[in-house]
Formats: sequence, structure tokens, C-alpha cells
Amino acid sequence: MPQYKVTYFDAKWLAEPIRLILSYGGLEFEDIRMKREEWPSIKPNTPCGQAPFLEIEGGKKLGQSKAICRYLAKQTGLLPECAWDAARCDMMVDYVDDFRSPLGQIHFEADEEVKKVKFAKYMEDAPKFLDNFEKLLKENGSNGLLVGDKLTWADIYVYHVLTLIEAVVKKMGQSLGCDKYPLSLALIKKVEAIPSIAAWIEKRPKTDF
Ligand SMILES: N[C@@H](CCC(=O)N[C@@H](CS)C(=O)NCC(=O)O)C(=O)O
Repeated sequence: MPQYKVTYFDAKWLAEPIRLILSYGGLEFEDIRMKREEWPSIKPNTPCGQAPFLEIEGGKKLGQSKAICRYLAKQTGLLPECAWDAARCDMMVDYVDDFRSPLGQIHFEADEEVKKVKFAKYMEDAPKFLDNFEKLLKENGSNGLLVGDKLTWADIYVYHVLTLIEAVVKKMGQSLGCDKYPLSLALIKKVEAIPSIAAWIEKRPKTDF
């Protein structure tokens, strides 16, 4: 019986970094993917009325995807002990979320004209984020990691969000052009090549986003 249960919809979005961190650490988990119609009956029994949420042995529940990631990062050696490095991880994660958040709204925008205009603006802003990630990766020594010389949860989180953004952007007929950003590409390749992560990517249910 797995010690952890992750509940979310049948998608990557906010739950995938949790699944990736659990997989990285070899922590067995039940990957619960709710149907939309199941959610209203589950929602009142969640900490924040939101998904994803994590259940641990003994029935305790934790909401907020980044709080869950941090908790699991601690169990799996992915949370730096040094307060400065831990804060740098938070900075990277919050920054990549600044890059992702508008795209979520654009993706679910019902009005096609509004969607087009917002997406064009999003693509105009994208290089600013990608250039900054190149700068941050360079400042860390161009070692394919964001913070220090050991893998952290920030590397896994940022890897996930960059690949998610690229998938959404591709679906809309464009590309981030990650090959123009060699250090971000190196981070993506490094995380994807970790055997436990590669094994999860291979076996996880196939969803677009
Ligand atoms: N800050 C929260 C956001 C969670 C969130 O917005 N979840 C959405 C799904 S992506 C949700 O639960 N929607 C259903 C609802 O609010 O009833 C987190 O990171 O976990």
C-alpha cells in the first residue's frame, strides 16, 4: 500500500512536479486522476478546496502544490539545507510560475479573438523570461543546475514548467525555440536523463498538458 496519494485531474499542470519529485525519490504513490464530475464531492474534503492535494499515511492531507513539493523535496534530499539556497530555489520556482500563469489563462480562454491577442503578447514577453533563465543558469556556473552543484526541487519544477509551456505553445502552432537557449536546454536534458525521472515519464499516463 503506497505511503502517499496524489489527487488531481488527468493532467500534468500543477500536479506533475509532485509526481516527478516522488518518482525521483523512489517514493511509491497512488496517482489518483479524478474525473471532472467527481470533483464536487471531493472538494469539500480537501484542505484548500483545490487540487492537487497530497495524502500521507494516517490520513493527513496537504494542499498547495508548492508546499507539497517542498515537503517532498525535504524527504528526497532535494531541498537545500542552506537557507539562502532554499530561498534561491523558491525564487526560481516563483519566477517560472510568473512565466506559466498567464498561459494557463490563455489556454482556457473561450473567446478565440481575445485568445489570439493575449497569446501574441505572451509570445512577445517569452524571450524576457528565457533570457533571464539563461542568465541565472550562467551565474550558477553553467552546470545544468539552477542552484549550487546538486540537483534541487527547483530544477525539477522549472524543467516541468518549461516543457509544459512548450507543449501548450506548440499546440497553438508556435515554439519557444528552446534550442536558442542552450543552458535551459541543458537543464531540461539533465532532468529528463535521471533514470527514475525517465522511468516515470515513460510509464505515466499520456496527456498533452
Ligand atoms: N495555488 C494552488 C492552485 C490550485 C488550483 O487552482 N487548482 C485548480 C486546478 S489547476 C482547482 O482546484 N480547480 C478547481 C476548483 O477550484 O474548484 C496550487 O498551487 O495548488
